[in-house]
Formats: sequence, structure tokens, C-alpha cells
Amino acid sequence: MYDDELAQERSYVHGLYSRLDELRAEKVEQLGEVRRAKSMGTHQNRSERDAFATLYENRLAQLNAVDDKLVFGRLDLDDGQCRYIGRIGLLSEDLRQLMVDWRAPEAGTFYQATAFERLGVRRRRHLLLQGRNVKAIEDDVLDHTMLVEGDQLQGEGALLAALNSKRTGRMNDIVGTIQAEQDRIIRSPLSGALVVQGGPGTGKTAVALHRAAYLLYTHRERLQAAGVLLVGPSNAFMKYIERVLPSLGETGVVMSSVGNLFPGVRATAPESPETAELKGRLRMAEVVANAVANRQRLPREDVRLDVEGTRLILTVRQVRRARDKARALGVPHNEGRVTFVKTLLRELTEQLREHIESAGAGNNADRSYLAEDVRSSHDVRVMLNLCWMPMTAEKLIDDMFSKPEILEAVTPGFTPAERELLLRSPGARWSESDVPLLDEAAELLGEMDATGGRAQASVESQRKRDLANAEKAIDNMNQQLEDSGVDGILTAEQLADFNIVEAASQTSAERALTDRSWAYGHVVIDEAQELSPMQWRLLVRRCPVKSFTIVGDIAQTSSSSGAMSWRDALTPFMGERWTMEELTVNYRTPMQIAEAAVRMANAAGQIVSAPKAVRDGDWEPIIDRVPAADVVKHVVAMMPKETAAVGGGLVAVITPAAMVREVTAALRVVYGTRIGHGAGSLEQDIVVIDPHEAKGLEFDGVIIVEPATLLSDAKGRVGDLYVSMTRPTQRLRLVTSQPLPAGIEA
Ligand SMILES: Nc1ncnc2c1ncn2[C@@H]1O[C@H](COP(=O)(O)OP(=O)(O)OP(=O)(O)O)[C@@H](O)[C@H]1O
Repeated sequence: MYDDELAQERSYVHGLYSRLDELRAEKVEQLGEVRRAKSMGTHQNRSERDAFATLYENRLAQLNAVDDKLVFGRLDLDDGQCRYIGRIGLLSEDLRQLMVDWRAPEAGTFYQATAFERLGVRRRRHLLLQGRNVKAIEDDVLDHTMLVEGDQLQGEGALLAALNSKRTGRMNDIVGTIQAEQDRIIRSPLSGALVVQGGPGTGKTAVALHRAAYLLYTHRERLQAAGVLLVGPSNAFMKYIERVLPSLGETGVVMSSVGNLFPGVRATAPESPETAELKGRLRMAEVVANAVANRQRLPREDVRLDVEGTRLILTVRQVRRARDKARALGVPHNEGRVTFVKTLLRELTEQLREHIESAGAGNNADRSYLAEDVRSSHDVRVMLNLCWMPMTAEKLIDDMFSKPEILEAVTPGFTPAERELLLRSPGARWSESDVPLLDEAAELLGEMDATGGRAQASVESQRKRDLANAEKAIDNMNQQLEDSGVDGILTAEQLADFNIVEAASQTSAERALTDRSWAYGHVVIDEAQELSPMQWRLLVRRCPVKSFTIVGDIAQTSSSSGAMSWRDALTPFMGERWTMEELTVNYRTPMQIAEAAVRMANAAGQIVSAPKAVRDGDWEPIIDRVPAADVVKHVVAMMPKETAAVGGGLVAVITPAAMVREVTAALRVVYGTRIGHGAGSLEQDIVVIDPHEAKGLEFDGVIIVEPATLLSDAKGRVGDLYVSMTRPTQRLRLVTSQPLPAGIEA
């Protein structure tokens, strides 16, 4: 019986792959034709063909990306219909539905139906594929009249099979086994802010990624133009998740770590927790505003300026008047400068004319020559720059932190110790907590070339296109926002204004990445508990319609400026207008290890949500006590045992940041290139990382070096140790020379 069913499914799935191959061949053919014809015809013909080429390329990329596990489910319904569920929708040539996209409403019951609430489903079948072949099938029979004696199908649970598989260092999608509580969140409405709180391993990252794919599919009209931004904690994490969305058939999501959110800056410099915390406070917005105002200066006294041998006087009063006039415009600094400079140049030109005339040169001095003399005078240029210097965000922030006199002037109310924390050498590398300051500065400074000198026509035509896109995007959105009580409603013009860019040929995603002022239609944030208030401020600026999916676990907060509660974190930006969902099942960590982590956190006074672990592990956490001098040696000696225990899976050594180098070097002596170190090296089978980099990742086995130091380094905050203890899918070893933290001391 099972074999018959299996054979039938194999044949159906074979048909689906044949159809996929046909569609691919078709797209290759169409793309070839368009490319051959590309250079011919009118300009309009060519740009139409460009558009088609992009369309075919995208579709082809999508068809290529969904090959692995193309189909994973089948529903048998009360009305006798049978529906196959897969990564994308497929139609036959005569437009019969062969397979339904998992995100389509008709596929929802695959994830939601239970024996108690069948939702019209008689049987849910999981198809487990290896390559293009069906390896096994597994049934949930929801309508028990379907069961005939001896008819029970065999097969390892699809979920357990997925959970027990070896980790590769890259996250996989969970599209075949999304659980009902996760599905509800993935499919919740687009508008407003949704917080997804859940303990370690509850699938928050998985849910965030599948939700991004779902939203793009379901609200494509609205989201394609503005795009979806997905933000994660580190570059290593972004690398870990980068394959998931393409495998779900989505390539249009803009992904960025918090350190890369300011175009052109990759912020990786380390920073003390105290400095990061200080820079993350909301009062830094005022500091940046002060720094901008500080670049609009008055001379101490009236100044003499030499213009072609004539002495002119620029009075403090004149400068103040010009400054007030420019400030009253309420435009960014660099734009305001245009007015400031124009006003003073006009006044100085007038003065020069009077001078020349009164010196007896008559009244025929040519104004345009005089204006040019004034503009090109070295004295004038220096003075105007001193009074109102054109500025980039990078220069403003770098000067502010490296020049003590500026720092002091812009930080009234700060203590000397706080200023000491901020002070650094000129040209220092950027850190993550600088990024929101740069963004704040860019917002207040505006473009450097804001002189209107750009090709106005091209801006205008792009604006028209953006407006058309934005109109679509805004449709309904306002209604939904109104329904959910959000004010500050945008018009299409406003949204289009946010997204004016010149490079028309780029995709929205490409354009968004390089444009700081891009307004996204939705933003998904993972590990959101780590964000400082200034980082929140930046992210809210990136999505004026305030449509967010915010995913995290307050108990895992380890950054000094991170959140202690969602309410504290969100109220300044969203008021009460957010909802929360909770995930309650831990799919990653075996029960014994998960429980030890919770005991440790509770003993340290941190109440954590303790999700129920779905799996029992084979091992209790293993504890090795060794003298301090032997810790590193011991880790090296234990490695063969660890790699063997997880059968060639992935092992991570998580150490205090200060020990990463030493441990890596010692392991390299024995294991050579098998050892990866730091971010982005997850392809080796043994990696050495610190707790910050471990955030969000998972491994088959984990060795934690000096767990007590992870607690003391974080000034007693449990986040780092709690995160580290909840990374393994199988096995945890603690190597310590110190007394272990309470809760795991046994
Ligand atoms: N429904 C599911 N089916 C299969 N695997 C799942 C499912 N849900 C979660 N997982 C797996 O559980 C593991 C943990 O998921 P994920 O990393 O998304 O959790 P998390 O809540 O973000 O964890 P943390 O906060 O600890 O980083 C991943 O390997 C994920 O693929």
C-alpha cells in the first residue's frame, strides 16, 4: 500500500519537475530573443525590451532557485480535491493548477488544519524529497474515516527529520514544516507593528524570513515598489540566513546588518559597552543637532576681507542676520548654506561697489564683475566657510568625536567622564553605534550638492515613475492605517518624494540599498532586543508608514544599550500602537540543555520565557573543570570527541571575546584549515566565535570556554551566556577554571 502511494507520488512529482524544466527552457528562449533584438528599434522599443529582459531574468532566477524540495505537501480535501503545495505556483500548459504556492490562501490549511479543526482537510501529506525523487511520504490523517485497518503510513516525522538533520552553517527554510503558531504570525496583516517574542530556538528568525516572503507575495502590488528591508545583528548572521529567501523564490528583499545601514559605511570597529550605551541614548539626537548648529558660526568680531586690494568689512550683525534668514527656511544645513552665502555675497558686492564709486571710479562699475571678484576672493571664501561650512555626515561626526573643544561645545550636561568615553582619534573606524549618529547627521545636513545643479529633468521623470509606484503602494495602506488608528498618514507624493533617485535602471532593491532616505513599505528586524534607542530612531525613519515585524527575545539582550522590555523600547516611537505574539516551542535545543540555560538565567535573577523543547537530547550538558593554565589545551584535546559525537556535524567554540585569538591559534596548530575564526567562516566544521557573533546562529555541538567570564564580561547580564548555551542542536560542553554560575554549578 505504502509502496503504491509512494510510486504514485513519485510519478506526480516527476511531472512537476518536467513542467519546471519546460518553463525554464521557455524563459531561456524568451530571454535569448529579447537579447538578440536588444540593440534595434527606437529608444522606447529598447527600454521596453530592457523591461522584458529584467522580467525574464527574474523569473528564471526564481525557477532556478526553487529546484531543491520544489514540492513538499499535498492536501486531500472534503470535496474530493487534491492540492499539491510547493515553493511556487505551477500551472500546466492548459492552465490547470499543478501546484499551489505555499503563501497562497488555498495553501494556508496545510499549516493550520488539526484533527480538532480540520478546516475541510481530510489528509495532510508531507513529501520528503531527495534530489528530485520522493524518498518518503508521511501522512496526518485528520478525517479518521479515511483510515482503513493496516493502512497507517510509515515515515519519520517530517518535522523531526528536519530538526535532527546536521547543521551546515547555513540556515534552511522551514517551508515544508511550518507549525500552526508560526503560520499565524507569518500570515498576519501587513500594517502596524507586530512584535514576535520567543525564547531561543522557537523559530523567530525562520518566521521573520518566511513572513518577508509571504508579505511580498501577498502584497506584491504594494510592496514591490517600496521594497522590504530585513535587518539582522551582524554580517555573520546575514551570511547565515542569506540563502533562505532565494530558496523561497524571493530575491527582492533588501538585507542589511545594523552596521551597514548607512550607505557607504561598513561599521565593524569594536567598542566598549559603556561607549555604545552612551551613543545609543536618545539624547545623542540633540548632540548631533548641536554639532550641526555649531557649524553655523558667528565671527567673534567684525572682520576685514581683502577683495582685489579693497578692504571690505563683514560685521557680526550681518552674519547673524544671514544665518537667521537661512535657518528660518527650515531646510538641511547644506541647502541652507546656499541662502546664507548668497545673502552675504550680495551684501559684500554692494559694499565693494560703494567703495569703488566713492573712490571716484564713477558709477559705472559692472556689478557682475564685482560679484565675481567677491566670490573668488580667498578671504571671502575662507570666511564664509568658517561661518557655514558645507559638511558630510562623516566629517561632522568624526570632528565631533575627535576635537575636544567641539565635543565639549555640543554636549552640554555631559560629565567629563562621559565625554572621555566619546573622545577618539581622528579618522577612527566606524562602530555600529556610530551608524545612527551618521544617519541623524545626514538627515540634518542634507545633500552636499544641494544647489539644484542636478539634471532637473531626469529627477522629474523619475519622480513621475516613483509617484506611480507609490500610488499603488499607498492604496489601501492608508485605509489600513486608519483602521489600526495610526496617524501621520502619507500621500503618494510624500512617499514618492522619499524615493526619488536618479538611477532608473536599477531594481528597487538595488536603489534602496544605496539610498539613505529610501522609504520601505515594510521592515523586518531580527534580534531586535539588541537595538539602542538611536538605532530604533533610524529604523523608524526608514519606514514612515510604520509597518514592522519586530522579532526577538528580551531575555537574550546582551548589548548594553539593548531593551529591557518591549514597551520601553517601542513606546518612544510607536506609542501603544503595536501588538505582540509569542512563540512557545523550542525546535533547536534538546530539553536537558534548554533547561540548564533557563536554570542559569533564573538563578541570575532574569525571568526568561522558557519554551517547551520538542526534543530530548542524548546528553546532559558536560562540565569540565580544569586549572586556568590548561583551559585552552583542554579544548584542543576534547575536539576529536566532540566532532565524533556529532558525527561530522558543526562544532562551535564560544569564548570570551578576549580569548578568541588564542583559542583559534591553538586549534589551528592541530586542525589547520578546518578551523574557522570569526564572522563569515561558517563553512569550516569547527568555528571559534564570541557570544556576540554567535547570536542567532546554531551548531550541532557547542563548547563554551570560561562561562563565568561571559557573565562577568557582561557585568552580570545573562544575555551572552544564555545565548551561548542555547546554540547547540545536540551537545553542550562547558570548560571552566572558575566556579560555575549558579543554576549550572552542579
Ligand atoms: N517549523 C519548523 N520546522 C522545522 N524546523 C524549524 C521549525 N521552526 C524552527 N525550526 C528550526 O529551529 C531552529 C531554530 O530556529 P530559529 O533560528 O529561527 O530560532 P530563533 O527563535 O530565531 O532562535 P534564537 O533566538 O535562539 O536565535 C532552526 O534550525 C530552524 O530551522
